[in-house]
Amino acid sequence: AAFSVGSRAILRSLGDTEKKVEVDHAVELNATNFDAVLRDTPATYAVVEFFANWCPACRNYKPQYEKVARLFNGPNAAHPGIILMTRVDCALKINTNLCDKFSVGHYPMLLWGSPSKFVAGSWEPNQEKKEIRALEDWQTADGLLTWINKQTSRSYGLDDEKFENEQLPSNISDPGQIARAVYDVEEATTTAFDIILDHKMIKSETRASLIRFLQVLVAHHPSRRCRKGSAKVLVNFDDFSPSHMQSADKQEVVNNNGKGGLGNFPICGKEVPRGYWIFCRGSKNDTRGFSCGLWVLLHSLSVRIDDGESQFTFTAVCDFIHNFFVCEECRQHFYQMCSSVTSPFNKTRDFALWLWSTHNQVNERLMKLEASLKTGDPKFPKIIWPPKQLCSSCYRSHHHGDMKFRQIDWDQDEVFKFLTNYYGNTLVSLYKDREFLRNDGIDGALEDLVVSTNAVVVPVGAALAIALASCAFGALACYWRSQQKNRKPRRSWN
Ligand SMILES: Cc1cc2nc3c(=O)[nH]c(=O)nc-3n(C[C@H](O)[C@H](O)[C@H](O)COP(=O)(O)OP(=O)(O)OC[C@H]3O[C@@H](n4cnc5c(N)ncnc54)[C@H](O)[C@@H]3O)c2cc1C
Repeated sequence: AAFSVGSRAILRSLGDTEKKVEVDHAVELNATNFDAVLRDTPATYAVVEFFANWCPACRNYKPQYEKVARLFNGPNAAHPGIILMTRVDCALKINTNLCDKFSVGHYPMLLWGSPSKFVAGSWEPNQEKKEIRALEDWQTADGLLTWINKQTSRSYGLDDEKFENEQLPSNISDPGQIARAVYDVEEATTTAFDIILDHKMIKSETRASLIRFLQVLVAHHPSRRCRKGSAKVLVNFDDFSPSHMQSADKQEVVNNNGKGGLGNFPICGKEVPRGYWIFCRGSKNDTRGFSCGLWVLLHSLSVRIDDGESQFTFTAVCDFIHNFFVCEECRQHFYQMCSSVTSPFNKTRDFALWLWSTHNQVNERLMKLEASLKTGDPKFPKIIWPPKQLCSSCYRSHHHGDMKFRQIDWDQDEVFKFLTNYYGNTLVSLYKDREFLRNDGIDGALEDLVVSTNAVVVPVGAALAIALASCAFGALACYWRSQQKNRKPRRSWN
């Protein structure tokens, strides 16, 4: 079957059947999804194999190609998010033009390049600019991987397994690593909403808090497609969760993952979840992932809001974690810290620093706990953050490694500056280039609205209908309008 990479279909397909039958790991592309999949992938490189289904040599080659593809594609890959391995069947009529554009003259033919170079791209054997190159020595899995290792200066092995011999980059001292985290923020957002639906967590008493958190996402999520998806969910929320319905009926409608339910609105687009983590990937199973992605999401929201939104965002975040984070200890502990705040936040800076300090208190607690229980990730021990390697100016004076968070003489102006840059500009720096390529015209009006105003403006008719149907929505429409009036010029981050 032809799947878009990382789509729910491919995730489920791999998850369900991998153990039972041999599944294809290379992603089959065709003219309808070729550009979209290559544009949206977090991978740094792509391999495209052009083949024909009737070609015996291609059939014989497939197991070799698959041996390499399994290392890089899918949730069980040993090295996910680095190289996207794909194939295009040139024997299908729909792909004729696509194969012509890449001058496919024999089967199989393999091309290599940055995924974005394939989007609306072409290739000719003797072209001067070699942004896309023909692969050499691809005939065996060994040869293909050796060639890939040479291009990437890595030493991947055909026998590599997930979490074995992990060559994880240290993200402690390289601030640029956070740019890859935007994909994890998308993954975490989708995971959070999948959990909410799977656990049937939208109830009359939690509904308003979800709406408030969605509002913040619509305006300030670092990923444009999550802003767009959140806006769609929000605008249609009342259809799924009519406030006048009885709880039992409501559950059926709200949590329905099939047609007609919220499950119809993949909150960050249909390519997400991809099934793996990049910045938040642990060196063993179940150590980082979702909770890391959630923290990064919260920090990235905290530096994007305007001063006037800081108290609203504080409440939205605290209630969201309290109502929807299914780690009992985490949500209780976090809520205690929320409850101990005595005066309202008036500034972005104050809320961003509060979240940073709260996260450090969690780190401090877990440092001891994980050391004694040996439950932490050995490659990512908890630290007081940011370490000096990331932000030396955050420290006013020399400090010893064993000092407690509160004993350190922080320069809070520098910490805020660092957070703003790290979770603001740097987080979206990679993504911005890819977004630039986006030209699908789908939902253009809504997208423009979200991007140009930094908040969704509910179309008048829809807003009226929503406001009439739901008091909560009436209130939020007012909130939006007041935010629109007070809105400052948009920051340059996204
Ligand atoms: C709201 C919340 C509350 C939690 N409470 C608990 C709990 O009570 N008990 C428990 O066992 N687990 C708790 N967790 C999970 C835990 O905090 C970690 O997320 C998890 O152990 C994975 O750790 P990690 O190494 O990926 O780093 P994480 O702590 O998840 O951090 C993710 C990334 O954020 C950056 N970072 C680290 N510290 C800071 C900081 N102070 N400010 C800004 N950025 C920072 C780093 O780049 C780090 O890699 C909580 C998670 C969340 C989202």
